[in-house]
Amino acid sequence: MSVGTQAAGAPPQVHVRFEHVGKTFPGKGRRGAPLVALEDISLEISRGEVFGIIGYSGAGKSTLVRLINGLETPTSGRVHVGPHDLTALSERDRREVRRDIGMIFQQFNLFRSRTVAGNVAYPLKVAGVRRPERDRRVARLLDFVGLLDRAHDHPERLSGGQKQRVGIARALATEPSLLLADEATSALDPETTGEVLALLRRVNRDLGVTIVIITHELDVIRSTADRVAVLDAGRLVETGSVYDVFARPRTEAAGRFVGTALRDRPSPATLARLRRTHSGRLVTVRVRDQQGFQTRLARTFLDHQVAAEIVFGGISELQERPVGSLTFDLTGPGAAVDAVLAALRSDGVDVIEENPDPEPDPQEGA
Ligand SMILES: Nc1ncnc2c1ncn2[C@@H]1O[C@H](COP(=O)(O)OP(=O)(O)OP(=O)(O)O)[C@@H](O)[C@H]1O
Repeated sequence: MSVGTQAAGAPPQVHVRFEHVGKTFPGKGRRGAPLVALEDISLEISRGEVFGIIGYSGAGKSTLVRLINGLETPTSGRVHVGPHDLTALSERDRREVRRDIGMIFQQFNLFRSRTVAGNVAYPLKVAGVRRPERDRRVARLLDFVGLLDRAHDHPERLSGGQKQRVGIARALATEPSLLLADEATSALDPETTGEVLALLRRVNRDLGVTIVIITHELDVIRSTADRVAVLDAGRLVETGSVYDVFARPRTEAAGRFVGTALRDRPSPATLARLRRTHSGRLVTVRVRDQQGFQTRLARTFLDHQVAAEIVFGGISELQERPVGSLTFDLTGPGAAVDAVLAALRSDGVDVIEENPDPEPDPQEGA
């Protein structure tokens, strides 16, 4: 199978499809009860996109990946990869489909006894590619990941980022059309993470490889993925463009996950401090990707003669669009503040009145 790119303007082709997939591990739950790792997952990943899957530890992310590469079989539902229904294939045919799927891991999983070139050559050897062709492909791959000059080194002499680049070269050796990256940057520092993610973007853009990134790090998704799915306790709680899920999460679970990572809402401890120093009503407004948004906000405050001071928040960029939230201390007659909130809401603005007695934040101090 070879790498397929999508013709410009053509409708997106589905590369991976989950249909009502469930995965239960019998006897692995509390007191020998079945452990439901995934429940009723329906999901489509398009050919040529970078798709992120995020969720807390134990949410079921790795199980989902193992269902894509056929290392696990679902308890219910169907998993399609390209034209193949994995659930209907024999183990032998599943292995064949797996040949078109590359995989990179958090701990790199390189052979310590082989050189960098030997690691990249290994899958080609297994696939029966002969020596001259193998050497040519290894050189091309090492050049692509910027490690041609390290071909004869052993992995222990490389930095973490270089090891992962070898991992990527090895995963691409058999020219897969799909690359699965399971926490591939979780062991790396932020700068090296950036380099590896830039390489993954190049793999996607230049080679047309579909990439599925599994991570608990929102920054990874934010900088790399086109679309994202949020898993929470085995359930798919939200799927959408990275911008929509981050800027306007529709579910409480996705909002919690995005919120803790972006830290764009004041924590209960911060709110308590703000209350000691500000006497008005504290209200958080989500920034909208709209020309003149802040001017309209200011005008609404002014029209109702409510004073608004920004006490928390910030605006950053996501997929070249503004994202963030601003917490205001609103002072004025109670009815005027109510009128401001009603006006904003009727204008479609997301307004959160910060609860005066918030629940303690489980993430606080973590
Ligand atoms: N082979 C297995 N046998 C029994 N239980 C399993 C198995 N694989 C996963 N689980 C359980 O399924 C649930 C989901 O695990 P999974 O590893 O998919 O989550 P995750 O989101 O990838 O978490 P992490 O980020 O910690 O790896 C967990 O409760 C886990 O203990």
